[in-house]
Amino acid sequence: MSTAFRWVEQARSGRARAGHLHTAHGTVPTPTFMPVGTVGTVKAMTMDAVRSTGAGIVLGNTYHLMLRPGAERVRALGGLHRFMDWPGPILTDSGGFQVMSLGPLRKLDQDGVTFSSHIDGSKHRLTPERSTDIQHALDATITMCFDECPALPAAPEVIAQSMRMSMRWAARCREAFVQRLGYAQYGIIQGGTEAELRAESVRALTGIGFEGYAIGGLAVGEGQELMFSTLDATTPLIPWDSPRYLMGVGTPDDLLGSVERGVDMFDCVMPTRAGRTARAYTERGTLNLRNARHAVDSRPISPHCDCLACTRHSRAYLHHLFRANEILGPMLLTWHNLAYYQRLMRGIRSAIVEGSLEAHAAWLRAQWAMEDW
Ligand SMILES: CNc1nc2c(CCNCc3ccccc3)c3nc(N)[nH]c(=O)c3cc2[nH]1
Ligand SMILES: [Zn+2]
Repeated sequence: MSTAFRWVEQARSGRARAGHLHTAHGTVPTPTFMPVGTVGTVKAMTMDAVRSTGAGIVLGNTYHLMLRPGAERVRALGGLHRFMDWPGPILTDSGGFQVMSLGPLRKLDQDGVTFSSHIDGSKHRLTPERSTDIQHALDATITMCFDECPALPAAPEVIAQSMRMSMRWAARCREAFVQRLGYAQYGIIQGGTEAELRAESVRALTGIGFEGYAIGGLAVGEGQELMFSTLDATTPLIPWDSPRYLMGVGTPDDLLGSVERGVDMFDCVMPTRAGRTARAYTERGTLNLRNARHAVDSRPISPHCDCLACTRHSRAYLHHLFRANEILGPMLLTWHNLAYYQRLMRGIRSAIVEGSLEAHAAWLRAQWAMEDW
């Protein structure tokens, strides 16, 4: 049954919301954490493993996929869903952020960005239209606007000029977007940590009209306090029935505080990157499993986890795998970390539905402050 793209509220607790995001590729409960699938794979995970952690939406990336294997090749092979064998919704970032943070030798102008591939040095150009066309070729369920994410700290005038350029680019992206039932395009709110500039950006984007709105320009070193104060100045201005996506965030504590401030969707490389560097997320903070203290610890990483690492193995085994540089180490620990992030989001979502978010948030924060078991 084909379904229009929309977010439907199920419950609320203050500014926090629980609901369902209906898309052409299925319905996802929110708040939701979206595993990052950079080059068409969630690193060290099969898509069945990603599904088993409870993930609903995964991320793809225009920058990486346009360089390799190329958007036209993915289109010819049936699109990113077929290519990755992921039937659920896929959100693709627009590439601007990755060019500015990854690509060597890039030149930004009012029309777009020219850069050299970090893979083979070949020349490429991204514009609002080209980024939108590439995401269409990938058959992304949710397409992101092509924007500029300015480095912080920066003078308000610099932030204002950058945001206004991104707003002009957003209008061009909307023009280039091919509307399809169950598909969406999100505008990206910019404006640094300046409340008035954030408000100007929300007005510009809601004036154009998008199916959802992302809060960009954060998680670039501003710190949690400034990130939260910027959310306080921004999310109340976004239409209540529009989904909100905070880009690149974050730690478990960031996720909880951002849900409390009206955010529904998140992506972050932390759980997957930590999984490859022997860092384990638990209900009581993180563990460095390379540490010698785990060498003879027969307990699971977490007693509350149903993942493969926690039901079948010990901390001592994970310690051994990382010490021996065995591939199974990153596989099992990435699985565990993603399972932890999904369990965290499910618990927060249930608390909103049951009207107990305040107590649940206090309990989570008390747990994170405790020593490891
Ligand atoms: C980590 N902090 C942070 N990340 C930000 C991103 C990228 C979000 N992650 C997307 C991704 C997709 C696939 C593979 C890897 C990453 C942004 N993207 C855009 N377009 N605009 C932003 O302002 C912006 C700000 C960010 N801050
Ligand atoms: Zn586990």
